[in-house]
Amino acid sequence: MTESILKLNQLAFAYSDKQVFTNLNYDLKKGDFLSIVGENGVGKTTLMRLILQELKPTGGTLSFLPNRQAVKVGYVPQFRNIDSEYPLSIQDFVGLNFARVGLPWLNRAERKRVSDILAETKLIQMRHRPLGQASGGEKQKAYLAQALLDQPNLLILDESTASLDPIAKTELLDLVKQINQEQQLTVIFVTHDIPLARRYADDYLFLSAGHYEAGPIAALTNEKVGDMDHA
Ligand SMILES: Nc1ncnc2c1ncn2[C@@H]1O[C@H](COP(=O)(O)OP(=O)(O)OP(=O)(O)O)[C@@H](O)[C@H]1O
Repeated sequence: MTESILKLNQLAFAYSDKQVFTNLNYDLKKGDFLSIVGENGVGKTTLMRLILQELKPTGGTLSFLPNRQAVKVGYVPQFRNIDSEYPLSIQDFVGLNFARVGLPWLNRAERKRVSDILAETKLIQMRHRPLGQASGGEKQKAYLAQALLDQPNLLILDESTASLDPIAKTELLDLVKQINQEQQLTVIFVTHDIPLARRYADDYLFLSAGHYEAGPIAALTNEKVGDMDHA
């Protein structure tokens, strides 16, 4: 049986007097590619912030398995345009996660890791290009590479493909899917894009005001997602 990596048990969260969700249960298995979908404001970002431990549950539990130390979380944010004058090269940007106060230079093993991850994310040819001058898709790949640098076993893509063109979306998700399959990287993909979720995810968690549903992605019917973009 596949091991669990994250369990939500009767999870509830409220911002002061605003209840976002209650009674949320989910068992995320190692190597799963889970898509979290739902209308604006249902609590997807809140759930990610709980997983990132920026927020604490107001009810129930969220547990990492077999223990907290065993689960390393990587995070790829929503696309934000970076100033074209941004001076760091793609390579230096990816290596930023290694930077330490007082010791900004990377050692040999760290340089090797940066170079391996640039190769894995297909950025090696353009590693010296200033990030500010990269395309939207390349910038997102650089965020992906940065998130993968520390070898997470749980990767969160938080609307990371929103506002990319269709080719860049596919390239990014093909890459993530390949790593998911080859290295058993567990992926949580938060998206409003139902066709993309259908194409890449194994399972879904659909949040909706006052309830949630989960299952294999093939069961995510258009009736369930209602007015969401399911063209
Ligand atoms: N810091 C906060 N204080 C109070 N309410 C908040 C705060 N952050 C979010 N909310 C509210 O909590 C609810 C859930 O917000 P959240 O951002 O998690 O939803 P979401 O599903 O990620 O939405 P979207 O798809 O628009 O990103 C919303 O009603 C939002 O207005």
